[in-house]
Amino acid sequence: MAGTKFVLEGRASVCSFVLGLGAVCIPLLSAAGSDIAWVQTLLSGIRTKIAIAVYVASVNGLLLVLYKGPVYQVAVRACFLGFAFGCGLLVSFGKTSWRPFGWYMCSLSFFHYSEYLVTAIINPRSLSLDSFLLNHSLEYKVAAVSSWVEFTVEKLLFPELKPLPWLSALGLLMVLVGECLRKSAMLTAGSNFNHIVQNEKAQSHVLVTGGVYSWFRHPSYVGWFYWSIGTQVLLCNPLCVLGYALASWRFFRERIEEEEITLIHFFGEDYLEYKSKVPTGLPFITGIKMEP
Ligand SMILES: C[S@@+](CC[C@H](N)C(=O)[O-])C[C@H]1O[C@@H](n2cnc3c(N)ncnc32)[C@H](O)[C@@H]1O
Repeated sequence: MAGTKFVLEGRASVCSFVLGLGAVCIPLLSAAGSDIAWVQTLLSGIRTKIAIAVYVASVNGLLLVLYKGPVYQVAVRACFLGFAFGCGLLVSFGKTSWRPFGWYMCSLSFFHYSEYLVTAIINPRSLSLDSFLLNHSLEYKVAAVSSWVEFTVEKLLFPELKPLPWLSALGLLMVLVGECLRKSAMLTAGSNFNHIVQNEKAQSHVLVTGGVYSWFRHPSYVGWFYWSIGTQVLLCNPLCVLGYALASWRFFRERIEEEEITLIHFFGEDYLEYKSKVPTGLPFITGIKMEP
């Protein structure tokens, strides 16, 4: 059953992501042979825009024919994320001052798609539309929109400060390191990893202490923490760097405490011993305090 789920939904997501990403080929083809600043040409060319709209509509039609019901719901989300990743690539390699925003689009769309894909690989039983983490929380959506507004407003008011290539490069590095750490944690924990903190111990649930879990007790949260701040460093958004750092620090402090109560309940002395040897990995977060 679990394997079937991966074959159907995981495979559908890969095909759909690639189909969405395929939209990138249209402006690339129409720009071939042109000697003008190519990305400006591609993004402003009306024929290219019409071609992209026709492509997106045709792909959606194809997905409707290929997939039904819940699998179509997966496909359409993966296709949208592939499309967003492709648009991000075009903007990133363009010669406009929006380049950092292109890298940001790639980071965000890749993060959400890969959350689904890796869950399909490691824990297909828990796979659902929520595995894309697209409807994470209202706060998450507000944070995303705030960062787009800050980037645009500051770009209009202080164009000389955006982009700062060295700062954007540092942000991109944080995003890449954070993403790798998070996905390494998911792959290391395997079926023990669940986007929803489990309150009841499954029979198959074992304590993971190896790999990245021997560096930090909460490596996927460490990765997500630095990834989220990295997206704002990349955009050179000073207000959102501070806001994201504070909000995600508070979020993970509470989440770690709640999670460790359940882990102590599940694994008792084994978890306490692990906790005494390995740090959480997040600055100034020590985890649940034990009564002496
Ligand atoms: C979203 S995952 C986060 C895992 C971990 N906190 C991290 O940051 O990598 C939450 C699930 O992982 C499980 N979990 C957390 N640490 C674990 C460990 N060391 N071994 C096994 N399961 C763990 C929890 O029971 C929970 O259901």
